[in-house]
Amino acid sequence: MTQTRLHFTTGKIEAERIFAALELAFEDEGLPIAVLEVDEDQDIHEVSLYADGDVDTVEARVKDILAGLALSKPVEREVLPDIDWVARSLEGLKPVRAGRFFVHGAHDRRKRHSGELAIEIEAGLAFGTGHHGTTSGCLEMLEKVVRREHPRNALDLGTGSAVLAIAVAKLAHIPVLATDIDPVAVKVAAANARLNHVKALIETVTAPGFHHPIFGRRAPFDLIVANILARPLMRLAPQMAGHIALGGSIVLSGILERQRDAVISAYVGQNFRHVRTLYREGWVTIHLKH
Ligand SMILES: C[S@@+](CC[C@H](N)C(=O)[O-])C[C@H]1O[C@@H](n2cnc3c(N)ncnc32)[C@H](O)[C@@H]1O
Repeated sequence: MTQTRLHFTTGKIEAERIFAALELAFEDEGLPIAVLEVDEDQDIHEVSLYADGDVDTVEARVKDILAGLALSKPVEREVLPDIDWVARSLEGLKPVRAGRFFVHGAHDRRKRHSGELAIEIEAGLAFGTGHHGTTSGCLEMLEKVVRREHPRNALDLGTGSAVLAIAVAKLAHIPVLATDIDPVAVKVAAANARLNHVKALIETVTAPGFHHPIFGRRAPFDLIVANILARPLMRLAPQMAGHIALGGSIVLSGILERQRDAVISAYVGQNFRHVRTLYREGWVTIHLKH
């Protein structure tokens, strides 16, 4: 079923009060609610509630709750793409070829052609078997970028199964920081790094965006890849600029074709230059340079 994200920004203290009130009000329906720190210095926090079914009624209830807390504010809507991430991760029955990469499950180890770089994935509950157009687009783009630019350190933000971090580690033999907001994905990522014999190169961390002390130690990165959705990518543009090395590259995906120009504009506004776009199954993968 299509999900709609109802969201608005507020300060930290208000966000905590609103979160508690929403959790109580929507306890029976079990609607997911999240608070994300957008900008610590300016005290901007984003509250999101994920609704399906009768979104108008849910929105009216959210507005009533805000009014009850004397915190009336405009509530925005984002209709999320209709993707079943988990079902996608479990459909990894057939191997996938993207550029030089051969992404496969344990049962297809022997199908690798000579010259291909094999990535074995046990996706479990993490996204990233290579079957989705965003992942295969990133794999193809990463191959081109690594071959031309020889990065010395990389970040895979939103690593899921770690498929992209493993691809970079195998191709470039460089340290890769692999992060995800979801602790389950981070466990799967670490297991896949071990399975592919690149554990020494890949460090896994649970972190939303760039909120973790490790970034202070590991940045700036020569290469950042982030396959998350368009909206969070646009919000992260200033922080991407703050963590990329001069002349470094970023590869972005999780972006629908119609969202491409808005994402590019957000990054051009942060002194990035658009290099190329790959189109795969209605999704785009974008390469930008700083
Ligand atoms: C579409 S999956 C991509 C997985 C893998 N990198 C690939 O390309 O197949 C997006 C991943 O990003 C994570 N994610 C979403 N928003 C994030 C954020 N703000 N910070 C870190 N990870 C995030 C999700 O938990 C999910 O595992």
